Amino acid sequence: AQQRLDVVTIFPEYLAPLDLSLIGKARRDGLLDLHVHDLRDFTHDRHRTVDDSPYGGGAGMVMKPGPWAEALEHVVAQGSAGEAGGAATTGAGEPARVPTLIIPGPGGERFTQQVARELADEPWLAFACGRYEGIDERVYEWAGERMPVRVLSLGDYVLNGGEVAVLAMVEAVARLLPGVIGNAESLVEESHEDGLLEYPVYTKPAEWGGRHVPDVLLGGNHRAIAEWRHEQRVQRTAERRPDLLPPAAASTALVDLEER
Ligand SMILES: N#Cc1c(-c2ccc3cc[nH]c3c2)n[nH]c1N
Repeated sequence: AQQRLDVVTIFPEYLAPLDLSLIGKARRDGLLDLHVHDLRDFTHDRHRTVDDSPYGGGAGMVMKPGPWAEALEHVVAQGSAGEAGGAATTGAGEPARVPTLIIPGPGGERFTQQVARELADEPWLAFACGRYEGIDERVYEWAGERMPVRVLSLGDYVLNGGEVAVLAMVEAVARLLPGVIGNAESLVEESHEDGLLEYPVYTKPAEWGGRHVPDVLLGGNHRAIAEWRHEQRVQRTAERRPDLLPPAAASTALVDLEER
């Protein structure tokens, strides 16, 4: 199955890291069909203007609606016709007519592993990278009449634009696609996959700077190793992210910790 991704941005070069490593290999292997579009290609003035001052005053600039509508219409036309790469197909093998549009923003729904799983099931995603003080609100309304739109936030801190968020979201989603991560084993027992943080990992040498690898990991008792690793995950989650634990488990784990 191939997922089509379209990204619209005024900084196409910001998406260059998606040519590297596992995501780059997934693209070369045909698992991912990524198209990056420069928003300025959808302007018509000499200065390729994408922003203007905000109605109502205030600091900064707002992204104009016109270029965004033209860019998104181009994405829909190109993607549904299968131009410049594959037409995304639904699970039923039907060509997808429109993408799900993801608009990163600090005021969005929290992007979590669960959201990443949902997006990994979509045949076609489009990402609109805002800059400045954001995108004219009418673009959200216009797009919402034509395709599913999700406004997503990486977390409660402020970035200068959507590109960094798109890099994170694309990596989190693409790695869930079949064949992208060589060993599917790596996708289990990792943080946020099943509600617990990951266990500590070690490799050679067995002794380093006077610090030793836990004995249980040096033996061959796989049951004891699995139990130790699970206990480490619960303890680490209780210490660092008690909010991830159900209340009862959190207090039990913390009591155990305090008794140590
Ligand atoms: N996602 C996300 C974001 C952003 C963000 C996203 C887009 C724009 C466009 C202008 N400023 C932006 C900030 N800030 N913090 C997050 N978690």
